[in-house]
Amino acid sequence: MERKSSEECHVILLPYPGQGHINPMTEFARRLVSRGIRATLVTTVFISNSLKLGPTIGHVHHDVISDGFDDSGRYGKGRTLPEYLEKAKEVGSRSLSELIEKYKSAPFGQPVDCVVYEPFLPWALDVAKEHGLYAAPFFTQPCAVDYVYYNVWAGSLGLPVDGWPVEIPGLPVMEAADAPSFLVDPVSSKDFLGLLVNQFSNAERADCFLINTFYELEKEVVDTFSKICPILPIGPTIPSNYLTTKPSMTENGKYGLDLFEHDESIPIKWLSNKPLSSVIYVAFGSRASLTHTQMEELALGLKQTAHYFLWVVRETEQAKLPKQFLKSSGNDNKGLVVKWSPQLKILANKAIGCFLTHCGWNSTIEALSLGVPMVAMPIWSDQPANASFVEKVWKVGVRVRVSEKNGVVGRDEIERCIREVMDGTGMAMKKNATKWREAVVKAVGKGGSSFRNIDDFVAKITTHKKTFETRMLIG
Ligand SMILES: O=c1ccn([C@@H]2O[C@H](COP(=O)(O)OP(=O)(O)O[C@H]3O[C@H](CO)[C@@H](O)[C@H](O)[C@H]3O)[C@@H](O)[C@H]2O)c(=O)[nH]1
Repeated sequence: MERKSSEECHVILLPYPGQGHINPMTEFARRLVSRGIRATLVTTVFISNSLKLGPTIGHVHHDVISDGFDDSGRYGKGRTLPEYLEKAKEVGSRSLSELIEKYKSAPFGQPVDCVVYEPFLPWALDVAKEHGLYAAPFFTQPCAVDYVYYNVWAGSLGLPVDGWPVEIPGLPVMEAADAPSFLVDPVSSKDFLGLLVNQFSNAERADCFLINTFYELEKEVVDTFSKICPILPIGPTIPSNYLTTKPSMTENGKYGLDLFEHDESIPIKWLSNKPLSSVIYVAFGSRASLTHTQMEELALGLKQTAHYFLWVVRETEQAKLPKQFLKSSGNDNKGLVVKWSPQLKILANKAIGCFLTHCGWNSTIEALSLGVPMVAMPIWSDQPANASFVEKVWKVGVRVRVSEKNGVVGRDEIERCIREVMDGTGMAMKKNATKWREAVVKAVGKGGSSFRNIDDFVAKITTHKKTFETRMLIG
């Protein structure tokens, strides 16, 4: 499988240390390996030690850098985002540069030709350029959202906005409820807004922008953004065995790296005797946190539907579950609450009828790829924008409405939305979901738009490597 020729390009990939970032980049690394590229996923010392990672992850090589928080990780106690980013920049730049140097000498394998990096860490681009390397940011949110932040960066969308709705060429007219949340409340979200806008702080030096989306899904905005920046939609980064008509689950159906411990046999076994499309899968990704009241309303809404449900409630959220609910409905034949799940395997299971999701971009594009209709319950960041596309543009789900009275999504509203997808007009959404799955299969399959864009990327880095080597020979 692995080629060891001196002609082989070496790409290192540096994700932001979070679940929603590591998953897509790990799979993208696998796709590069399948094109004959040597790919090295670079994690932080903390993540590498926590997961006990070795020198390889399947056919992908693995190495580490320090972000300055080797013992406590990014979420160490009492640390603000700016504090994390500042230290990560200082220590990470040095550490990444040393890593690139290390690969220049023979015993460590081939010199690095290209750095694919998370644009939340824009300093990685500066390091790559100091070493004369090809460099590409890898965006883990949809093209539409990236383009909105680009407009903020470029000054064409001033903040706070003059008034909603906002019109940006290439995008549907954007009401406040459809916008990334940090734009609606730029003052109190200034740290997060800064993180997202700064993705473009030095992007004019980048050679191309990789985006985990596919052309057919976001045609208009991809066409518009492409006129300004060299973007390449290369997704969705779902392992290919999930995208054949008969998934074979080779490589164990694994996706990315699990930052949360779990026993996947529990939900899989629980699902095994459930009828076709009968279960609601509920999960809010790796970050979102619900209030006690919201948790209670969700629990009661699920119960009211009388459908089966499989609900992921992370360890840190478990204390918010109503005690009575756990006793009466959790963990029996009607409902199962787990701390983490093998999400792609769950979504691929025929028993799943709908996905109640926070609309993190990975969850959204995973549901689209597996043809599962959604109940969208966005919390913050890009999620309201993603939810709006799910409901209004791709028509693969319904979005819950938040009560104006108390800012909570009530149990009856949750029940109404689930019923709409599972029992009511859900057939149309299911059909659309199947249509989008077919579009995904086509885009990532041989000759499809994302497949060609990855080929294009590989051609670009190969040319860069040759030009660089020729320049070095000439002196
Ligand atoms: O029980 C679970 C729950 C999630 N996942 C996986 O974890 C990832 C979660 O990613 P995502 O759905 O994007 O959610 P977050 O973890 O919340 O991701 C953050 O990062 C994303 C990419 O930047 C943003 O779109 C989100 O808004 C932001 O919260 C996905 O690959 C899921 O398959 C599991 O494997 N098991």
